[in-house]
Amino acid sequence: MKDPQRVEELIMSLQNGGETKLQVISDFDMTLSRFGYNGERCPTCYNIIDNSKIISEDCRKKLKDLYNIYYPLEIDPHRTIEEKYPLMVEWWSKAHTLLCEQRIEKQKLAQIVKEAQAKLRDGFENFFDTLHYNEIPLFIFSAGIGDVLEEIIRQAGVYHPNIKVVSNYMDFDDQGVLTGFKGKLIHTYNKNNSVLIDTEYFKQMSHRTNILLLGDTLGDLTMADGVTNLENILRIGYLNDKVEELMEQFLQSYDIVLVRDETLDVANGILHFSTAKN
Ligand SMILES: Nc1ccn([C@@H]2O[C@H](COP(=O)(O)O)[C@@H](O)[C@H]2O)c(=O)n1
Ligand SMILES: [Mg+2]
Repeated sequence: MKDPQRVEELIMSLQNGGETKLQVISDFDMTLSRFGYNGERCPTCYNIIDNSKIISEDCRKKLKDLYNIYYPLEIDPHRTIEEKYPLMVEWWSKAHTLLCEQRIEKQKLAQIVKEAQAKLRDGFENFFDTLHYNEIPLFIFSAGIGDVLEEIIRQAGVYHPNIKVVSNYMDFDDQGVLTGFKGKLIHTYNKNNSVLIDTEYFKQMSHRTNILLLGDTLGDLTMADGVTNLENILRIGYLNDKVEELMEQFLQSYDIVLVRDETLDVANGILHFSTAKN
């Protein structure tokens, strides 16, 4: 923490407001899901498809090549967000074009998620169940694939009705074959109001003026830009990769920075404290 006293004040404000004033806004890949497990990298929503047998070997290779080119650019500490923005549009657009050539069937998604090594962070049951029990809305704002992330959460048994997802959703034809992606493309650096323009979500949440925000990139910091009547926001950043290089930027922008922490323990602690009845 850059400013522990400020963090303490924010936590006290969240507790004073209680569960009725609180909402949680979270990224998905590498924030709710794990970055690593047993020394191996865990897959993102895209990687689950990239690594699967529902696409050809040639396509798998092309998607992996794209990942190896663009992921280092996504997290490059020496480039500005303005520089990264067009590169991310390029990455997502190229990947979508490749995926749409593969005649991916909707009904196969559940099986490939089941076979993948995607894992939610330790303590996820506690996190999702606490939010559900206290009727605190969880807004998952992801530049991943909505259909895949929903399936991961569903298979983990925690896809409760208090969850709203905004992400890149696949579009299928009458035969259930992938033809494109719905709506405005969401990438790491446009997770803000520009892609939420058609949703009424934050208007409906206008009485929930206290925010707990969870993210793993500097792009996740704008996820709460559309919140109306914001009073207090506590930002927790998961610093998973390029730790030394990104530490200073993370400390300047997130209130709490968790380094290579594969758990939701800190968020859970704050949630329990904020919802404890006085
Ligand atoms: N073709 C792609 C494009 C992006 N990614 C990764 O997905 C992450 C986005 O999901 P969030 O839930 O974190 O918003 C992003 O950080 C990219 O690294 C990918 O794996 N393949
Ligand atoms: Mg992420």
